[in-house]
Amino acid sequence: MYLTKEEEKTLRGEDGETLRKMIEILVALGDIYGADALIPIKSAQVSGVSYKTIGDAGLEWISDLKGKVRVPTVLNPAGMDMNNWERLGIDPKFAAKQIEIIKAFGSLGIEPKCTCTPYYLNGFDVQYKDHLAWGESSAISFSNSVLGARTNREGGPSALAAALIGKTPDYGYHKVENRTPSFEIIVDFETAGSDYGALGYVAGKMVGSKIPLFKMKSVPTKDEMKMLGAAMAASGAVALYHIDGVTPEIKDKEFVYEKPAESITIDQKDISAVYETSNDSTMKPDIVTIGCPHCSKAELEMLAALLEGKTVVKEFWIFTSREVAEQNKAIVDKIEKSGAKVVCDTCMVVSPAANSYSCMMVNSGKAYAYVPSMCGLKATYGTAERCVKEATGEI
Ligand SMILES: C[C@@](O)(CCOP(=O)(O)O)CC(=O)O
Ligand code: SF4
Repeated sequence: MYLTKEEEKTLRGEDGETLRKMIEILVALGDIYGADALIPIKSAQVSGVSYKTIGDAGLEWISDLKGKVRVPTVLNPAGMDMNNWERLGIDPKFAAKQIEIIKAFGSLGIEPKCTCTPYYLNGFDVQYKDHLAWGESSAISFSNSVLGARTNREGGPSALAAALIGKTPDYGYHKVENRTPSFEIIVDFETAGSDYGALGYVAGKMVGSKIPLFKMKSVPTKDEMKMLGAAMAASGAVALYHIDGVTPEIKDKEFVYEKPAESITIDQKDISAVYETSNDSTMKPDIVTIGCPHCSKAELEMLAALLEGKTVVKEFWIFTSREVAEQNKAIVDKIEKSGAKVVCDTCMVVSPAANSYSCMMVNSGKAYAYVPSMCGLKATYGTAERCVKEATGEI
């Protein structure tokens, strides 16, 4: 891989040990995947933040680094609400470790914004064709597909390396020729709301890491596309998808592609099967959660309306970023009047808070895929309306 004189100097260790280690990671990836150079990135999003997922080894690795990030950088959710961790019963020992992790990132110049929806943050805007180095799979899918930006599926270390160097190797999804759809999916029935999470859950299992091109009857909102992409990245490994007539790249006349060789049709019954778990009497939820990925303002508004005048009878946790919660205090207050809890900086998957429950109802295909393996609870799938009814004891 070609390196500039400046990059070679960094690789020789003349800019310090941390930057040497970081550029070494980028050069190794570039060499493996055939990149010809490093290219500048606009922003980075670093995954591997929760003490639950990275443990002491991760904390030690981050603490050993020195330097400052060269591009705006935010973090994936931590293992707890950083301002109010007692509320969900987090062990103080866990909390102390989590605080250390966020401090270690902070000393590298990373703001303590812990969210899987960085695209909602002010000053963290993403434009069509921007090059990024993001680590959270749902955010990667959203930026590549819905925003038409370009990022590979970075791991925690490679996203952090890109943030500290300000560059990433130019391979994979950074190259337009690797963004061509390779699998057509026809959805010829109306879809809305949590149908997109269920659709993503089903589609992800079929396409693996290919690039699907959807032909859909309905036109999804951005929030619905967020749910679709998050689920496909969890049940499969989809980092980029297109929707005919909807997503920006496929509408771009300069984007040249051929009709995918493989095509499948997803039926309404495939989607209904995902919802069916909620009718199983052995799957009675003792906790309900929403916000995987983190809720947008519109989703908080929808929940506030659904909860109006109601009181929850079981734990109901709603996850969002601190910034979205702080900008929408009145909506958060309305939600919390019901007894539901709006929780920031974390989520049902990366926090240990839900581990003692036995069955969780979610409206997210991604959470549905991950809660059993990452939290050890059973998971059941419902619409947002059904989640509210479950939490308020109406069913
Ligand atoms: C499950 C996930 O959303 C969150 C946990 O990952 P991590 O702790 O940020 O590495 C990661 C992902 O899907 O990229
Ligand atoms: S809410 Fe979902 S998408 Fe966001 S970090 Fe948690 S598991 Fe990942």
